[in-house]
Amino acid sequence: MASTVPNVLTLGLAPQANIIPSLATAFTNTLPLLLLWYGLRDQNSDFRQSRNSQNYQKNVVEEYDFIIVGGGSAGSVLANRLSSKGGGGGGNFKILLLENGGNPNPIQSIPATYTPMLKVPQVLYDYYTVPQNNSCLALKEQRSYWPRGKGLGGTSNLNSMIYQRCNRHDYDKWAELSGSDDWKFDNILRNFKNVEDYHGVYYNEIWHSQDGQGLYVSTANNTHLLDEFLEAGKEIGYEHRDVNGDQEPSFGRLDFSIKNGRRFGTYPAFLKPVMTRPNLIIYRYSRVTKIHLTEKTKRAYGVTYIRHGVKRFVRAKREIIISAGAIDSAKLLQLSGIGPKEHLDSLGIKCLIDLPVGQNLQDHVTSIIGPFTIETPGKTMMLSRDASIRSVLDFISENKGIMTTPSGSNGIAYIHSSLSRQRGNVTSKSPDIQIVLAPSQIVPGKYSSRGEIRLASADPMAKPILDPKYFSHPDDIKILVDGLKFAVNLAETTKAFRKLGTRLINRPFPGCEKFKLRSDQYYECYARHMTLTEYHLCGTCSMGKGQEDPNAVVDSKLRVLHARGLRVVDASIFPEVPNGNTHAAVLMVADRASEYILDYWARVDNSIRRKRAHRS
Ligand SMILES: Cc1cc2nc3c(=O)[nH]c(=O)nc-3n(C[C@H](O)[C@H](O)[C@H](O)COP(=O)(O)OP(=O)(O)OC[C@H]3O[C@@H](n4cnc5c(N)ncnc54)[C@H](O)[C@@H]3O)c2cc1C
Repeated sequence: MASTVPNVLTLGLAPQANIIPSLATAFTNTLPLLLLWYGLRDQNSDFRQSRNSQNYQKNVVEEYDFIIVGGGSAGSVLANRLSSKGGGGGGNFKILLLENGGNPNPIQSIPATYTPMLKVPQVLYDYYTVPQNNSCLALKEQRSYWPRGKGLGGTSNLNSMIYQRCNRHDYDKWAELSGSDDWKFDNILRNFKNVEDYHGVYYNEIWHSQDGQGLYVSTANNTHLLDEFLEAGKEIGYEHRDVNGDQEPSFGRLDFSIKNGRRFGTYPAFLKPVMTRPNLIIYRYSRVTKIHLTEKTKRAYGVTYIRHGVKRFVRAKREIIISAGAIDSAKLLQLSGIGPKEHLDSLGIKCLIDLPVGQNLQDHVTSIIGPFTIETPGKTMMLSRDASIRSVLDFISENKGIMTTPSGSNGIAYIHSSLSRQRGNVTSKSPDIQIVLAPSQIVPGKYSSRGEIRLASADPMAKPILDPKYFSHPDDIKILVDGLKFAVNLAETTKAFRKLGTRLINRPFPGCEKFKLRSDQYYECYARHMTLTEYHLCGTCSMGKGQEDPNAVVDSKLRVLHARGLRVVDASIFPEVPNGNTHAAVLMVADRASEYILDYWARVDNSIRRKRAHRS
């Protein structure tokens, strides 16, 4: 197993007729060509547009109220809110959104292309970590592959669409770490509801919003093994609940950002509906290489970017907001002289503000356990095995079938590890293990290891050095082992699954042969080999209590410390990774941030108006 892309190991491998076994392979092989063709067309049309644009003339320095760097998950929400008529700016703010990629590729809207798209360079940044110690042992060079989405919609075009809000305790902890009650769950539930348009099976108005605006959320429509999963949970004492409401240890159905069988990322949710607003200008294929700050006052006044090979400068009257994601926001700040002084000095970059940018890097690690065999045929679903011409036709004509699922996943559980129980965290902290059915994954929620991002050189085009230091905190491996045991026990000992004859295959993982199968040592060895990222990178520009907090890069309103007119708004500001998937939290953060920004500038503008009125 040399691949870092999760293999689809379903809970069952019952024999079934494979109508056209090579369909998935043929599709995967032609994908790069299709994407290259689409990408070149898109880029070419943008190039021509850039030549004609009135705003884009040589010798003219453009100026905007706000410049947003990165049109990904967070950037899309910000562009929508800041350019809105209903917002504090009344539609009067001029916004420039600079995005390094182009439009999302239509093939990405097919959920079943999730796995093959993870290897297509046209739509992503193909980052790798440095080799890891005592983890990732089964991966090539012990490096973890960390793709990130490129283009309008960012990583929401690439992710596996699982929609999870995570636990209230996670955000209450954010409030504690940032020193601001604004981030308590009860105070941000409104923002979670603002960004979602919920059409899942758990709709109720206390926890969800269904107003036709925001990210469309629906419940997985494939039900393979779902009844058994929920039943097994009940047997061992876990209720079936909406894990996106007031999450408790429980089992539930999985919600996805999928509408009518198609991926619904932040581009259709937040950008496409507002593209025609005259005060929102979007430059695609524009890579920002530097944020400019005045030396004395540290006011951010403009950015340099490169679009179709031409280097340009643009000014910001009010603020620059960096939403380039957990890797690139940290990288851009460091390139601009904001970061650990010693590191910047070593690369010859003048340090303007000495801050722990790039530290506190967090992720969730997962380990897919399996394969399991099942004696009852027809119970499982596996894309690479079951995709057929019929499924393609079903998808095109009726938006249904196997092509509408990214991986076949449909069930989710949150539980406490035994470590969490021993520490008495069962009622006061969020569950620290997430289990996803098919492929069965274990995600330790309260990840404790901390890694870092550093520049490899002062060249803005160079990839940064990424080191998550997986398992450097001893709790993480213990929690993962606990999760693996839980998943195997669930599948092998509950009546609900025993009825189907579910068994873990009786073959040890290469490298772990010396340990007894199902022993703690075996699971530890397995997890150290099959250490897979959940792609939940965050924390590299961490929010904290302000200038006195040695771990903080931004304050509780997401303003870069010691700077003026500069914020970071994306997954990098998370002080701690919450206990589930990160996308919903990123959108919530962006919605909250736009309230801060609009409130602040409404107050400034009102005060100027009052002063003027007073004078005249
Ligand atoms: C493979 C994968 C699967 C995932 N699955 C899930 C899931 O199922 N559920 C879930 O909740 N979360 C999932 N996640 C995580 C989730 O998608 C991310 O946390 C979230 O999208 C991050 O949003 P962001 O705004 O921080 O960054 P992004 O969405 O990555 O946005 C950053 C944007 O900035 C642009 N950019 C970067 N540098 C520059 C620059 N210098 N100049 C201009 N533009 C720039 C990029 O092109 C990109 O568009 C997954 C992530 C991955 C990679």
